[in-house]
Amino acid sequence: MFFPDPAQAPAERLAPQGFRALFRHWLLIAIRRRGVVPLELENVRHTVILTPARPPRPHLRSRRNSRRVAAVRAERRAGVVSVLCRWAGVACCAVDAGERIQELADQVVALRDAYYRGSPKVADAEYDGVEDELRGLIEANPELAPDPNPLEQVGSPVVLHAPVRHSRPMLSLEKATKSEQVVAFFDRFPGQSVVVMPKLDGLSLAVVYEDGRLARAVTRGDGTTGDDVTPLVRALTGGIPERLDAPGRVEVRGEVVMLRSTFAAYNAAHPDKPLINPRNAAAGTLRAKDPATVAERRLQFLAFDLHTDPDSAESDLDGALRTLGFTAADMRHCDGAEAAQEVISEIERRRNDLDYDLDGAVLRLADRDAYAAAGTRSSSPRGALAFKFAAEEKTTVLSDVVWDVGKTGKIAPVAWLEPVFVGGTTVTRATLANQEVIRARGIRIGDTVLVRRAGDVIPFVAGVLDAAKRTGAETEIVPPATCPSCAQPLTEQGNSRELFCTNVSCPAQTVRRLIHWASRAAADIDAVGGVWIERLAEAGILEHPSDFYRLDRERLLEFDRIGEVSATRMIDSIDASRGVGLRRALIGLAIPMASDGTAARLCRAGFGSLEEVADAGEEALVAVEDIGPKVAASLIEHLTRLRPELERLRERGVSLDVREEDLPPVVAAGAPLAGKTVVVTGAISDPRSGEKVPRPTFQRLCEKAGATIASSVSASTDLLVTGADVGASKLTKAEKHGVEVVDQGEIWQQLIDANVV
Ligand SMILES: NC(=O)c1ccc[n+]([C@@H]2O[C@H](COP(=O)([O-])OP(=O)(O)OC[C@H]3O[C@@H](n4cnc5c(N)ncnc54)[C@H](O)[C@@H]3O)[C@@H](O)[C@H]2O)c1
Ligand SMILES: [Zn+2]
Repeated sequence: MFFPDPAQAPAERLAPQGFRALFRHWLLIAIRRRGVVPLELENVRHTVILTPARPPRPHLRSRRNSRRVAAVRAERRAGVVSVLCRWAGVACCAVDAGERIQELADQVVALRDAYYRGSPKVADAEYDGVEDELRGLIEANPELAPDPNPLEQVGSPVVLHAPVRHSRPMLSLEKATKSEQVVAFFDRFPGQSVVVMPKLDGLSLAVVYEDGRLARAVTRGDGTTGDDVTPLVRALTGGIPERLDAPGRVEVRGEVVMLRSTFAAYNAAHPDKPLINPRNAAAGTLRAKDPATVAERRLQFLAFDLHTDPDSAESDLDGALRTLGFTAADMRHCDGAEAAQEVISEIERRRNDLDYDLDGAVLRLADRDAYAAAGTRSSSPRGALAFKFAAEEKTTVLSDVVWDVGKTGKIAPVAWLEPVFVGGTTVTRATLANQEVIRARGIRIGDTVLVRRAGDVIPFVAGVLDAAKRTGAETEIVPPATCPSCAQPLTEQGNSRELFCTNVSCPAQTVRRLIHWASRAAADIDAVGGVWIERLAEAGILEHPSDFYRLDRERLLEFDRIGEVSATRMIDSIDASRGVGLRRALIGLAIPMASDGTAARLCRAGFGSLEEVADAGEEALVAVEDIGPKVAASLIEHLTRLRPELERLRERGVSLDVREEDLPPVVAAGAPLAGKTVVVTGAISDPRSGEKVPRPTFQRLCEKAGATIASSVSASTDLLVTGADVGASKLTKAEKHGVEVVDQGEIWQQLIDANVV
């Protein structure tokens, strides 16, 4: 390191003007181009990487001397750059490129080793950042490439069971993040068909069959030699058949993943020993000694590569894998970069709806022979490209834990985090579930934690990534003994020792319940926001939902910051919510254990009003689909307690009767779509008025015409109804499954003829 030490450089922030500002702008661009990736250019210290001047030719000077000259020149340049940086208001420090490259290469090796041993020290996104910086520096200074270059190596040589050499190396993938790189990939292979599939975030595995029998299963290891995990793999539940109907040697490669649903179920069943994420869980499982552990974890194998000897399989990869009986990764054929881009975007959009973790999309030549003919580079095949998505997991610092009182009285720990961009948004709060989870994950305030926002909408703290990094300043998270709102002693419930405030007049609970009543899923009183609800509750005007319907303009106008206009808006919005009806009123009353689905099923089961539900008794309630004795008991207990509230709501003109939209659709006579499973896609509009119609509304019309609605096209779909701007993927799927495709216009005509609309 030359000048000055980065830790001492002041991260000053000046706002220079005129020529100096221009120079500063240019300097920041130049710094970025040197392969350094400053995060926030405006207030982060920059590292200027200095390349030593190229040594003069050997016949002119001795080697030793020339190195010294190079070092002196670099140092001088460091001095000049740092003076210029200071003048331009950019805090900087200068580092020698060779030193930095070696430092990064060492980091990559150490991080990989820890990662493949199952105890990652940083989140993937941070690891990728280290790799990216190293790649950039080596590209700018090829003569300084380390030997060996970790970027040209794959994985890590971790063998726990028995080493097995791969017949062909198991490689990594070339990464892309821009659409130009996708275009370049297609340009490289003109006229070739390409498949696009999810890049599954699990663990790669090669499964070898000899004369139709499963011979062995081997992990990737360092790409050349892997770990024999055959006994463990025999215990996997999904995707690896014991026998194949194929002669000779067959090698299938794919990804072992833990499905998100399995992961969630496992963590719910093992609150004392939670898994940190599905990938770690899959990797850890294949490191187990005992096949019984594997069986319990229920992993899934999804195939994406195939080699047969003699080559008897069909040339199309997807078809060949399926014919052999494997579950292949979801592959879509694309005949151009534009179509591929569209599929990539669609995979990214649907990322949260899928049951497995993915960190990107993989493009690959669809034809197996063409893929083989394209060959390989040192660490990746030429016939494939990985398009990376934004990370769903990042690390950040847990700055505090606040215990929040919920609408049912549950006291839940909420993590306050240093802002971090994860899963597409900046996260500052995350859930910590309950004190058992905190204890099991060993989380402390001040820890660097792994924050995950995938599949679920609510970000959560998955755990402490590397407890060895602790400084000793971290503090234990202590659950409160009394309610933070009403100071009443708390009770503990259940195995995970959830804390509850049982005081029914607890002010925090009252406010939460009122806010919940006003929320969109319930009464939808959108003009009265949470802050006002809190103030009105503090003033003693609001306590129960029924109190909303007693408010009048004059009372509201007494408040300082409520004027004529907002008072009117509030009252109108409250008035409009009087038609709330059975389903949404039940949701709004926040009865423990009764979910939104419970409310919907009670309506469809024929209950006409909230009072009918309250009077029903256990037997009638458990007769409803998915309602068990516990939910029934909770409904009976709380609706009995809420009886006077139901009466008040009724008196004030609030409807608690079932609404037409919540009833099962009445199928029209001569229903034209009777017995048909229908998928609707694209933008729908009424041909009579030309107005846009929300898809759920159109789907309900189809239901009235006898259809069963499905969300995705499969072999059991009868009709795909297309609106405007239909994506290619649904059509491709329909074609694959032989599903009839009809334009919305035709269906509208049938709906009109059958008097459904
Ligand atoms: N946190 C850490 O410290 C740390 C350290 C090292 C590596 N990592 C992570 O591990 C990954 C690194 O690299 P890698 O080289 O193992 O993987 P990669 O990102 O280069 O991708 C190659 C792998 O993708 C998998 N894959 C999934 N779906 C596929 C598909 N449809 N077609 C083909 N391959 C598919 C295969 O298993 C293949 O081996 C990165 O995500 C990196 O962030 C993290
Ligand atoms: Zn309380």
